[in-house]
Amino acid sequence: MGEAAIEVEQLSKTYVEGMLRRKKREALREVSFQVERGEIFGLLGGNGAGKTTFIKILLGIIRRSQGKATLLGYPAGDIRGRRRVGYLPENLRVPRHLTAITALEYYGHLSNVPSSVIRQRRGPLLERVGLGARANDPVRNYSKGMLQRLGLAQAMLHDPDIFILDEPTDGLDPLARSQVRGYLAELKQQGKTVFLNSHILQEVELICDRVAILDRGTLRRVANVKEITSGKIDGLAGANQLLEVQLDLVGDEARLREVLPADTIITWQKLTADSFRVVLRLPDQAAVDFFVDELRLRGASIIGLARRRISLEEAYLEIVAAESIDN
Ligand SMILES: Nc1ncnc2c1ncn2[C@@H]1O[C@H](COP(=O)(O)OP(=O)(O)OP(=O)(O)O)[C@@H](O)[C@H]1O
Repeated sequence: MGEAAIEVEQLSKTYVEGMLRRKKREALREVSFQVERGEIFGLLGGNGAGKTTFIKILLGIIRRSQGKATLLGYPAGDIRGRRRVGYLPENLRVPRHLTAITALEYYGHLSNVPSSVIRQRRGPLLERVGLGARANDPVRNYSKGMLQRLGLAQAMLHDPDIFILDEPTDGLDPLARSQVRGYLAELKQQGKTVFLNSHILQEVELICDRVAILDRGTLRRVANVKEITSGKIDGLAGANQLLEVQLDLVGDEARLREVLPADTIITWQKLTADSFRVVLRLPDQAAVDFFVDELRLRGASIIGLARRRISLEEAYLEIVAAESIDN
């Protein structure tokens, strides 16, 4: 015990294509970070960022080129770590003739779960993921959401310690997504670790404790989601752009506008003839204090002031864009 759930150090993967004219593609470049036990951790990145490559290395499906990767303290691919993982691949292809019940038998046997344990667990598990009533229907009649829930059930069947989920809510409707979030929160409550890979950032923001941002194979940042969305991230070129403040003001519009530089105003909404809701983007708290004082001097009443949260998506775009410019 005591080891991180996942640990990678200077992890690199270069794919080599072609037999004769060998072309190299660097999918991961010296990536280092840790996922602690009991957290819900998201790996973010655009198309081709290296997310699937990362997961495949952890599971021992492909080999790393360089660096270190461990799962629950065991080298990636080691059966002792692998056995304690519940894996949901991006598009789980369940043989169409199976039912949820027989599919769990099939996957259970693939993971060496004893038949008696499968029989004991499959009913309650299918109830838990909301498939109890359809447990004996062939999966060819299942919707995408039902298949995804069956995928989660198969990942949970052997009661693993860590879940590795490739796009767990992709293609699901809002209700199904919120149900999946509920299952993941329950797993966390039971002390399990969840590592998921996604490009649906609104979803990640609601589920994850921390995220790592991969950009074309390079790790850009590892951060706590709450810190990102409250603008508390340091060392980032665009970070000082992240403080947004919403002010509800009463006063003379022309006089108030004179105080505020046009490039700080994101929205200016007229509520009544002399009251306004204004969203400003400011460098820091000192600037907020400065403009509040200036507005007061111009006769404004400030009837509301709130720091607006930044979405993970906005922060992600800033991080990826800012660091692309740096490089
Ligand atoms: N078997 C392979 N042979 C050669 N190149 C590959 C192979 N698999 C992936 N790549 C390349 O490695 C890079 C990372 O791919 P990967 O599938 O890991 O990205 P991803 O972040 O999962 O992308 P997506 O979100 O689009 O699924 C891409 O440039 C991809 O073309």
